[in-house]
Amino acid sequence: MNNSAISIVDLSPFLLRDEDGKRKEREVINEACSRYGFFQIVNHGVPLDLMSRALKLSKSFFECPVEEKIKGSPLPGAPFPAGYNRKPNPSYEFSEYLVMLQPGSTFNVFPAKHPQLREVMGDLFNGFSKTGAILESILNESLGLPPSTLAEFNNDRNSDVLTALHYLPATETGKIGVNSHKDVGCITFVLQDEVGGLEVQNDGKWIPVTPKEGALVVNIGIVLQVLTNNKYKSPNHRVVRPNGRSRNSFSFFYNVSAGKWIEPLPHFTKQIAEKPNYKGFFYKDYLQKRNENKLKRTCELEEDLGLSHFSLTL
Ligand SMILES: O=C(O)CCC(=O)C(=O)O
Ligand SMILES: [Fe+2]
Repeated sequence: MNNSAISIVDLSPFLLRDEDGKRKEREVINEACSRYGFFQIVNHGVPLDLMSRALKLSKSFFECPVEEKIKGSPLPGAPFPAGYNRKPNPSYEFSEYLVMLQPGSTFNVFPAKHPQLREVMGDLFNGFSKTGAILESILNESLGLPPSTLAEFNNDRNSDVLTALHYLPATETGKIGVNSHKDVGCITFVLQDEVGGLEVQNDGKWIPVTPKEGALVVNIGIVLQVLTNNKYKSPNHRVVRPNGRSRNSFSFFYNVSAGKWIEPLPHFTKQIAEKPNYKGFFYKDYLQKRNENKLKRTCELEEDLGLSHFSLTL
């Protein structure tokens, strides 16, 4: 039973070409994206045994002593911190994570003592990437866009990122794993273990995204919010560290390339006589603004990290 406000969507009608089923699930997706920007998917095509192997392996990696883990730190001079990273502990938020770029990228760093991680994370990356393309085409339809609009807009997969995350149990001084934020890119997938702690903000309240075995969480990124002129929401979400247990998850960012120009599509502005809510911007300029604000942040805040800079309506 799903007793959370966050919908569960069955993707099997899209994989089996069941037209009635597709229509029904598309409506649920449309409502979930317009209202929450979050939903969960089942029968998504990513093999369940791969998902559980990946969670088990990352758990055993993060259980290693820190001296072992830092051997997988990012390569000096790498343009992106692929490899093992940790936030300062204690700080207002704490997690440790292992970042992976496209399988085959020379910047990827994997811990020598966990050689299977390269293969398993590579398979997971490819599985998420396939599901990303399927979901993007479903969203294209549920938004009523001309066929392949989103796929043609977002046609470079080199900026996609997979992250394995580990959160330590809450302490008296810290309970936040990842502070409130909106995700970059188009779509994020989260594979979470059974522990819980992921929350999405809606109407000022924090709603738990209850773990469901075999499901993936889908989260709309800021790029889709801007392209759709706010029709689809990119919500604030956070991870609250659990009491007495650690938590493991994976995030996959179905991203766009840094050089992309992002602005509300005419379908959601001119064609329906609506004013744009954002001025256009290069994606890399948004990322830079977001990083600057992130570095300045020293406490738990719920404000936006970068998008407000390009808003025309705030
Ligand atoms: O660990 C999670 O459940 C989600 C983490 C997250 O929000 C992110 O990586 O952007
Ligand atoms: Fe996130």
